[in-house]
Amino acid sequence: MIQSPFLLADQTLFKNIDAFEFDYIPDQVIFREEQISELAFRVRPGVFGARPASAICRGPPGTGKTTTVKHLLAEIAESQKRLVPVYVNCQTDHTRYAVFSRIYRRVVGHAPPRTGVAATVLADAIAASIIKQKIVVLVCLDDFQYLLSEDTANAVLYSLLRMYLNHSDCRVGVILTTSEMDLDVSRVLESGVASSLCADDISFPRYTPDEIREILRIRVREAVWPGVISSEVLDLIVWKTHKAGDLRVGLDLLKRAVLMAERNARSSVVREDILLAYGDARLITLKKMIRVLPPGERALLDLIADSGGGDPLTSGELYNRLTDDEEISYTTFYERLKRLAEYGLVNLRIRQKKGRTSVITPRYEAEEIQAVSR
Ligand SMILES: Nc1ncnc2c1ncn2[C@@H]1O[C@H](COP(=O)(O)OP(=O)(O)OP(=O)(O)O)[C@@H](O)[C@H]1O
Repeated sequence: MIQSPFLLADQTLFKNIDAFEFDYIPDQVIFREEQISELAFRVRPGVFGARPASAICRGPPGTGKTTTVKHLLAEIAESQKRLVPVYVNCQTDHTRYAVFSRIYRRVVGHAPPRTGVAATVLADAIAASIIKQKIVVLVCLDDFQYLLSEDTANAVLYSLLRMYLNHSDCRVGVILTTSEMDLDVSRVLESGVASSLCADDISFPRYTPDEIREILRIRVREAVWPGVISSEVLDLIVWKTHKAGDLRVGLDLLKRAVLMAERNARSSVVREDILLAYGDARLITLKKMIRVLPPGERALLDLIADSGGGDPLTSGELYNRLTDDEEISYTTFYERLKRLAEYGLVNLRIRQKKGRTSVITPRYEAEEIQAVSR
């Protein structure tokens, strides 16, 4: 480690601290080439004036859905005049009016009147503008699950899809992204809306440790000066990120650890910085996961967390505890359990000799789950 006793106030280890921010769009989106080309294939008709096919990007939090889609939209915006991309973050724009205001601004070119205009009026104005400008619009509804309350999703999609049904020269394509584990479009949307949407799934699996390492290595090169993060420290961060399953944990760890090194007037990060920073970073994943977990899985997670502290639970014991409160088949219970393990929320060790009996250990304490649920 290089010791620097005087890291002056105007000196910093960061070359570009923004490269550790979650909304930073890297120059390269690596390991998502397949997904980008699948998306491009669906969007491509829009370049020639036809209606783009719809798609749903699915995958656990922090698997690059937003980054991939934003990258594609930026490329379209730079290279195409006829195809106009609109990005909507449904976590912030989660009402029908907010979604259509966002689309209106991009398509019409200025903000809509602030009050007294119904979302349907905005939708009609958008359709008229699309026809007049002879453009095709591609709307990405990112984190689509935030529209599912109060039936906003049906209303938004109905209006968007109806534009095309009402005027065949009004062409609008839709890309949805979601980290909702079980989102079944045919169940949550009205049948007419789901069948007009006719969207194909594009899957975003978790990154492998090697992939995480390469993505973080490139990010480190952009964000800090050489020598600040050693290869050994990066390995530790990769391991923690892999365990948490969300790239954001790695980015957050890196940022906190470098700030810690700076505060202690060191010119490189040491293992202790990472271990201290990890306590906060791992809860980021938990918070994200908790928000999108279906009620059945959430109840099971709470039960497992409440049972922590004693001997490890077996799946049979857990099933018996669960059936005290809920009537549920062993198969459904076990599917839920497997999903919790898949999303990194519990550890599951299968006892080979006893069929589907597994030993379960919680990865988060009940207090941590409560803290991030508030
Ligand atoms: N392939 C990649 N290359 C470079 N950076 C990536 C890649 N995938 C993800 N990231 C980074 O990881 C972070 C999380 O990615 P992103 O927001 O795209 O995930 P997401 O799947 O949309 O998550 P959520 O479902 O929670 O919205 C971002 O900061 C992003 O820059």
